[in-house]
Amino acid sequence: MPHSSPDEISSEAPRVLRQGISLSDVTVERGGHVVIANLSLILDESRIAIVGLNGSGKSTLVRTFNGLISPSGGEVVVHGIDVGKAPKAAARAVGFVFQNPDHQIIFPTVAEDVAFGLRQIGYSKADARGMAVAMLREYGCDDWADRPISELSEGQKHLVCILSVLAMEPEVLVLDEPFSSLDIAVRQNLLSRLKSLRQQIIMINHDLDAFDGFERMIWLKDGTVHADGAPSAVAPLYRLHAMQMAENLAPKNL
Ligand SMILES: Nc1ncnc2c1ncn2[C@@H]1O[C@H](COP(=O)(O)OP(=O)(O)OP(=O)(O)O)[C@@H](O)[C@H]1O
Repeated sequence: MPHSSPDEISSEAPRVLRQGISLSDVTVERGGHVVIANLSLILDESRIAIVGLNGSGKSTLVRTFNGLISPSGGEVVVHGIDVGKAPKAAARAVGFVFQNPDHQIIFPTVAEDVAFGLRQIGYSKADARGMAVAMLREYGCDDWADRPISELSEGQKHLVCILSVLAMEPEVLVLDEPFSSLDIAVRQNLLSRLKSLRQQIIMINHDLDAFDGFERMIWLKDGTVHADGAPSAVAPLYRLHAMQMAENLAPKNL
């Protein structure tokens, strides 16, 4: 996969991928405004960071991967699945972990929540529960199975959300600011668990330290790729830009 250097947008035509995600000429409108215009990208590294200031289009972009947001133009293909033509298959291939666990958690107990997706794809109630409990055991939290989720800490809820998604064995795991409410210890714990996963991971985060070990960083600005390359090249440019923006926003006459 050729990287464009920072500040350079790849002009290579996207090819159809069996592994990874390709966007061809994708345009997304929200609230009557174009948020992403004619974006083409190939995402086939196993660990990809997406950064950008508030409102730059990060969440909009990743929500096209599983059909949560439908582009008004262009095509998104995820591990060989055309998202526009097969949204259910795409939703299964792309596991999505949201910033706020309360937006994702549906059921009162942990095992019920982890089993929910499995029930949706046809497993019997008993099988789904068995698989959910096995998943919890694998992560050392089998004693959570019948605990009310409302009694878990924020970090524990995040882990339940990740396990609920992983139970479905997606090809891609998308994490949209997954650590914002977590303390350093819980965040490090989750990050080290994520490192060992087989899935392709695409993560949005404002704290760039979370991207340790990532292969690629894409900096979005106004819905376009402003820089794309190795995190060691892109992160310093993005940090500098963010600091300049902070200076511009600072009160002038203090
Ligand atoms: N539901 C919506 N209706 C209309 N416009 C929206 C909606 N959601 C987002 N937008 C607009 O789309 C643009 C991109 O928003 P998006 O949430 O993708 O940005 P982001 O980079 O993820 O931001 P943040 O870092 O704040 O989460 C913004 O200008 C935003 O105002």
